[in-house]
Amino acid sequence: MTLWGRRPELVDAINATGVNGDYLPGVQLPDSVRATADPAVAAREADIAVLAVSAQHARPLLEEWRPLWSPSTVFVSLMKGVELGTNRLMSQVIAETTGAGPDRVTVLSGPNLAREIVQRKPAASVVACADHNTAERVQTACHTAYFRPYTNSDIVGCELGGAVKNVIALAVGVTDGMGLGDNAKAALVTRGLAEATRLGVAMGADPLTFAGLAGMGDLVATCSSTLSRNHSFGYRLGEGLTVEEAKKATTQTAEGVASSKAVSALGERYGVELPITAAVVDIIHNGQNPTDVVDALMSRTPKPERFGDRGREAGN
Ligand SMILES: NC(=O)C1=CN([C@@H]2O[C@H](COP(=O)(O)OP(=O)(O)OC[C@H]3O[C@@H](n4cnc5c(N)ncnc54)[C@H](O)[C@@H]3O)[C@@H](O)[C@H]2O)C=CC1
Ligand SMILES: O=C(CO)COP(=O)(O)O
Repeated sequence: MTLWGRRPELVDAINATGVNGDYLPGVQLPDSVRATADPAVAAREADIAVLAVSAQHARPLLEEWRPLWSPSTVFVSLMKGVELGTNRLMSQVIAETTGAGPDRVTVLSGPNLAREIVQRKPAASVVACADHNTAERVQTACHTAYFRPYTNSDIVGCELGGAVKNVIALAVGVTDGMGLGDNAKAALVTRGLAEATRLGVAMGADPLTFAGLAGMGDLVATCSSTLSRNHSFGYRLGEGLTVEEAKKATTQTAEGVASSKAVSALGERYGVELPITAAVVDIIHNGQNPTDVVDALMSRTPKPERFGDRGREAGN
């Protein structure tokens, strides 16, 4: 297995020590993992290419790498974000920049905090692809004694579940940082799931996907774990840090920060109300105070909980 990294000094250190000290200090990588700074070397023998850069940086890299892939390479996206500007899901970005058809583009998503997986703690996940044979191939490739992937044909639902949960985790982080309690957290998780489901259904996803690992599963893990960068970022805002201060304090990618705007734009495009996402955008991108935003969220017009109840579709 070949790992591509953009910094030659980190690549050399990984090859010399078997440890990726900048991202997973103290974790010994399997002997089968070799690192390279040359994307052509990484792509050359890649039957399966696993893509895990931050979502906002994926397109330029993939465009640069377009000539490197074999016509049969299968792509696996681990990226849980929506591209700003185009509002494209990562599977769409991959298809556009590699020319791969739907049978070669897959998404791996679920409650998969990296730090727990490298410790070989048990985890389950979903491999989504329009083509069941490809999904099964990737499922077989990543199935281990501690990692159990399921297949799903609903790529939009799985991908959106992963992207929207990061936005909801930011919101939960904010209320946790403000000390607003577990009732608030449970309300945000539950209504956040309703929000993701509404948007997903409007985009053609199966609502049941959101009750699965890529929906509810990932939402629960991310909103309740101190390992989550999105939750931690929100927590810092809730404690009173500015957005700039929270960005400085966050060394890794918190996808929901940029993706909240793209998810909000998808809501507008599909005519779906996304009040929690709008609240996150107000705090992170519109400079609003978390206390005012929580007050505004709570004082919205009362609504039925369920879709279609009393003849109208419920918002949050
Ligand atoms: N860490 C986790 O627990 C999980 C992460 N993910 C997803 O995986 C994706 C990557 O996340 P992490 O690896 O955790 O983030 P990270 O912040 O640890 O790593 C991001 C990687 O992208 C690289 N990168 C950043 N800007 C770049 C650029 N302009 N050009 C090339 N490379 C660039 C960085 O060097 C780094 O290696 C995200 O979409 C995240 O949502 C999904 C499941 C779990
Ligand atoms: O996606 C994740 C777990 O499934 C990781 O969440 P964070 O990006 O918030 O750390």
